[in-house]
Amino acid sequence: MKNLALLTDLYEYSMANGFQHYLPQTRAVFDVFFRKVPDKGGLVVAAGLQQIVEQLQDFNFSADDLEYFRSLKLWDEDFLQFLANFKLECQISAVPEGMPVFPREPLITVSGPIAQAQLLETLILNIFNHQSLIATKSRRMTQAAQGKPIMEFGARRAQGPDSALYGTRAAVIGGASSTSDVLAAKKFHIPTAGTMAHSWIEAFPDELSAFRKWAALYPDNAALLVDTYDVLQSGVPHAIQVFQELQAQGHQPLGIRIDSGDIASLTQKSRALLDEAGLTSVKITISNALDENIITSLLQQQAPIDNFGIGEKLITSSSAPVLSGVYKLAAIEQNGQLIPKIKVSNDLAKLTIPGPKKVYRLYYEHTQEAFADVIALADEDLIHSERITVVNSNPLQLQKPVVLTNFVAQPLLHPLDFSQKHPVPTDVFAIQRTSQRWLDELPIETKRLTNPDIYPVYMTEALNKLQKDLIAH
Ligand SMILES: Nc1ncnc2c1ncn2[C@@H]1O[C@H](COP(=O)(O)OP(=O)(O)OP(=O)(O)O)[C@@H](O)[C@H]1O
Ligand SMILES: O=P(O)(O)OC[C@H]1O[C@H](OP(=O)(O)OP(=O)(O)O)[C@H](O)[C@@H]1O
Ligand SMILES: O=C(O)c1cccnc1
Repeated sequence: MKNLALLTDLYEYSMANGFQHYLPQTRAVFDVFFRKVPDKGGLVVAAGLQQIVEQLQDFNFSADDLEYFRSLKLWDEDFLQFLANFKLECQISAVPEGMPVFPREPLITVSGPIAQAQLLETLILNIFNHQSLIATKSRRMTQAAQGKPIMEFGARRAQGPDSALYGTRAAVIGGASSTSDVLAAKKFHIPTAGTMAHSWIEAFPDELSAFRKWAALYPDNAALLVDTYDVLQSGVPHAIQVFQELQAQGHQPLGIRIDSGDIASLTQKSRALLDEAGLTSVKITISNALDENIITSLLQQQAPIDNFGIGEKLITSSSAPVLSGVYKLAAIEQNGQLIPKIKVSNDLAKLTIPGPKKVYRLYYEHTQEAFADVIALADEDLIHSERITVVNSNPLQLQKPVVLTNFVAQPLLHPLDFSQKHPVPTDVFAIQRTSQRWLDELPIETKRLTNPDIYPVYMTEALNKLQKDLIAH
């Protein structure tokens, strides 16, 4: 793993240098949260924590890094010594990967010496924003696919190697089943998947001999690409011929892939041809710039699709290419006490929620149904409360008090124990399954792909009072 301590905006170092001068060892609390869900969706699937943890476990500066810093002539030797001796002293709490999360709630909190905590901003956001974005997109596509597997095919179209590698991991957290990206498959223990490219068919004198050569090499997992010349006139008939030859030799033919044309009509007609030939177990995979809308439409058209191969629109989240997670100061120590801080912007949407906080998911008693999240002050205990008064946490909406009773509150943020080798779960399919369980707990209307209901994210009355008091002063 590369140490990415320098993958940070210059100003973080400039501030850290200043904090070492003026506020050495002063404790501060920062929150990571986002304000808007991509694609006008109802929720984001949190991802990236494993890579964040790995980076923080190895956050240090080499002699070469320090030489480079020295050459910039921006900071003094004391600061370079501080970097040379850097040992993470921050406490970090975070929502687990795969957790469905909502705007404004703290998802990662970093508490520690301000110079250290400030230095982590850019890298934490870079990883969290990227992986959560792709996990969220993958969740949308998985939901649209209604249980049919999604194969991640995006490496060639991802924005560079890291986006392919970690984007694939995030795509699995969001629901993808396999990947064509061998590096991601090896690194994250994801099943590999793949068919063939048009070049294979073009490289041989004709389609039939290209299929036969492939079948001879891979008799038990031959997936033939049938759209190089003509799907119905040539590709599928040739595939049927080769599959019947394979069957005669005792093999079980795998499938075909269609990558162009009217997918609904081509899959229907191909399915009919395969079935007529007795090849009912041959699977149909489709690809070609698929997204959640096309998948929904194809399934509405009753297209008999078994697998979706999805590249560019998943790995780049091209319809919504940014998750704008931010890292904001919530509190800073003065005379041994944490003083809540707020950013009051001209833009009301950018108002921050001050102070050290906790987040709870509230469930109806005796059910596994979640009905709201509540942001509370760190010293408010909702687990043992029977009745709380809350207001909408969105400053752009009416903040009328609401009384909540008969709930069970579960904290969402969990402290990371850096004394362990693996402070967070690393099995991506276990994370995917847990994520699905958490999604199952949410109201169905909040999970619609279009115009979802807004899942309530409240703040406690006490937190709202603190916010108002700080705005007033
Ligand atoms: N029946 C269908 N309903 C909805 N969308 C479809 C249907 N068939 C194909 N599509 C989608 O429409 C888009 C355009 O398909 P089309 O075959 O015209 O693609 P193309 O990119 O021009 O083809 P090619 O890959 O051959 O260049 C693709 O994203 C494809 O997935
Ligand atoms: O469309 P995506 O969702 O990104 O899926 C992956 C695409 O990658 C391959 O295309 P290739 O690079 O061979 O180019 P093509 O557009 O000519 O098919 C494959 O045939 C898919 O079309
Ligand atoms: O294996 C495939 O079919 C594949 C892999 C990457 C991109 N497109 C297709």
